[in-house]
Amino acid sequence: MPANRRDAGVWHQTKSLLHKNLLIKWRTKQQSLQELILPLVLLGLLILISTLNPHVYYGGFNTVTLESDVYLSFKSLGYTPVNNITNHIMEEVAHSLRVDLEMFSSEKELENASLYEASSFVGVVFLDGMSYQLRFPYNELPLPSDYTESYASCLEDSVNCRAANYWYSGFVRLQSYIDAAIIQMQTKQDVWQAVSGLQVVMMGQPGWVEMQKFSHAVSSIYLVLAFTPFVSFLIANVAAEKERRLKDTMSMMGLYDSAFWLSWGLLYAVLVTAMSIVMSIIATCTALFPNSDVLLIFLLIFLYGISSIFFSFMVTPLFKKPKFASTVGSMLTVVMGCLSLFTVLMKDFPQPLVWALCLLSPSAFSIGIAQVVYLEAHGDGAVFSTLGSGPHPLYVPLFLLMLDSALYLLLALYLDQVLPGEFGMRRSLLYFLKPSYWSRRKKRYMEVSSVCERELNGGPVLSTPVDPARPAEPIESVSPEFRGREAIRISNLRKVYKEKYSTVEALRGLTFDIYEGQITALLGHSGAGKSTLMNILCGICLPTEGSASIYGSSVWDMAEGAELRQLVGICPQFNIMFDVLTVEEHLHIFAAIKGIPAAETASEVSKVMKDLDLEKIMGAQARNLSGGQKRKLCVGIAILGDPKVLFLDEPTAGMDPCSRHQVWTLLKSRRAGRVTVLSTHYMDEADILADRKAVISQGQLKCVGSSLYLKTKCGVGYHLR
Ligand SMILES: Nc1ncnc2c1ncn2[C@@H]1O[C@H](COP(=O)(O)OP(=O)(O)OP(=O)(O)O)[C@@H](O)[C@H]1O
Repeated sequence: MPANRRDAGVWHQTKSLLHKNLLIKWRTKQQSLQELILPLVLLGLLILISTLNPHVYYGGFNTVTLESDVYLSFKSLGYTPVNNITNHIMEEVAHSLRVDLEMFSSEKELENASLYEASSFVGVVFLDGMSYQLRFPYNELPLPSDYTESYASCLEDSVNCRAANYWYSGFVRLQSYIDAAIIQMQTKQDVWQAVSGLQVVMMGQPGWVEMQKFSHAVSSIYLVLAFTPFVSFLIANVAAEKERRLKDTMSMMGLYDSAFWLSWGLLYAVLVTAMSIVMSIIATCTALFPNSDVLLIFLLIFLYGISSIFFSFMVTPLFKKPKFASTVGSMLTVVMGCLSLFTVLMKDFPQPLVWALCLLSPSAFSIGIAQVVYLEAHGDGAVFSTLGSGPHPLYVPLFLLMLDSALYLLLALYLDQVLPGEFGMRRSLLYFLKPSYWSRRKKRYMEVSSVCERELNGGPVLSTPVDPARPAEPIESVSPEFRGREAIRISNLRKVYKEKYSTVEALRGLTFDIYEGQITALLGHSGAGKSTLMNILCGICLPTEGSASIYGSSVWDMAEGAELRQLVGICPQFNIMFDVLTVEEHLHIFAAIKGIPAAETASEVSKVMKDLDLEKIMGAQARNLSGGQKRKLCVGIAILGDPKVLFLDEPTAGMDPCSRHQVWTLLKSRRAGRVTVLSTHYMDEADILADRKAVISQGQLKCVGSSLYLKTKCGVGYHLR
């Protein structure tokens, strides 16, 4: 095994990717502005709503004894039916109250009479000798709504308090006098003494706040909404890099997963911190949370922002399409926020359920905000001394937001491994339980393929037919100088893609060796399996059967342990590019990913640009490059850092003849001591460039050898007639 190329280091890569993310944000200003402005617009609206809908504050009042010396509101008292008992009762009452007495033979008559003397007439309807009804004018007594509406008038003085009208209208006095007369008649005891000294006491009440439910609800939802642009754009950015296979390819080139997540996480953490500082200052300096501690409000918003970042990381692997992922992610946030608000507004919601809901960070946040609104309304505001007061003590949402962040981060890391997307290496569901995952030993698989064994035993160099009925493929034996320089050994490699309704057998038992110091071309028609073979050799996907080793170590062990990345340079069939970055920026970023030290980067980048004649377009953004120029840049990225093993999948597709020659010259010049494998559709390219060609057809190896060998054995090449 050759000496490992330098290792990049997570921080070096993170810095470089962070720079890339900043450039992307800077060059997609419209999107970035939306991210920053929307939260502030929502906050502004929220402050406006709070100012227009202030809470109504009421002070408390003490227990008061209502004045006993009050005038009655009525001057005459009518009653029905007329009989000895009622006459006796009512005469006593009228005498004591000093009002006129009128008798009515029926209830109807009493009601008619009340119409003419509406404000000064009160009726008494006896049902029997013991029970009776009092008929007062409607405006003399409190209405049912007086018990549900504001008590503000009771605070100034008890006379204007409608709830005290039972006393001031004379209702209570009339009732107690009639009761006294009945009791006296029944018991023959004198109770007038007790009734005449009647006193009424109105109970006191502490001060309170009438909270405006609308602004209460809106505060929570608006602040949850304020962070949805971050969630949505972060998901879109990360998912787009995954969908365009940028993440997988960068991983193949040596990128640490942690550097990838850190680069996005740190960028958004800075945005979230800045936004939280601005929002908390604005909120505490305006009518929104004037009494609250700015640090506490900052902490609440900041923790929610951080949990939103991890939430976005967690959601991304669940969806394949970036737009869909970002829409679903932001909708989920809003739904969770609404759900929690519902629990806050529903007074009798069981507390354990509320806390259970807080495992969703928008819920924890909106309950936290509702609590701040509550504390504000009660005058203290959210300060450190009130952390434990109120219906939902603030320290709980704060703690739950931290818990949520940790939970989301763990889930994000797990899902990224088990749901890597279409192209990444998928780990088993319980991968973290395997000792091999934690030990990360550098296994040295000195697996000797059947080909090698036969070679060593001096046998013919033919691949073993998988199917005994199938003839062995013709493989030209290499010259003696290459014996023992088998860098890549492929043995009985099979790959089956299982689709929903079909199964494609892309590789059907390939066995051959690739030598150091040679350029090997994979030739074959479209769909022959060339890219599949390359992807397996790069560790991008796993074979269904068989094995492949590079310098004696199994490809998959090396891919797991990150050794492969330090050895291999790849140019995939698709272009690995960030649309808004320039050619030079691409080379700088990939140089950092590959671990080229900062001091050497500039010279390495300019060397690659010179070799491939990219200097003229070094300042052009990738989206403005032609197809051929993009391929050239991909080849440049692959050869950065001078990798020992180079895999190029159709590197010259779409290039003009001059560019193709440049690439050929470059590859030929660096052939010695290295392994170069390229796939191509062009026979002329293979003829000029490759020392050895492997012809693949329908996943099977047809022939391996030099151009001459292929022409004689397989009839591959041009037929001139
Ligand atoms: N991810 C996949 N899922 C399902 N089938 C696939 C997948 N990738 C490749 N295949 C199938 O495997 C076969 C081999 O494809 P591959 O891309 O390896 O061919 P190729 O020789 O590289 O073709 P080309 O020269 O056009 O790139 C094809 O039939 C293809 O449809």
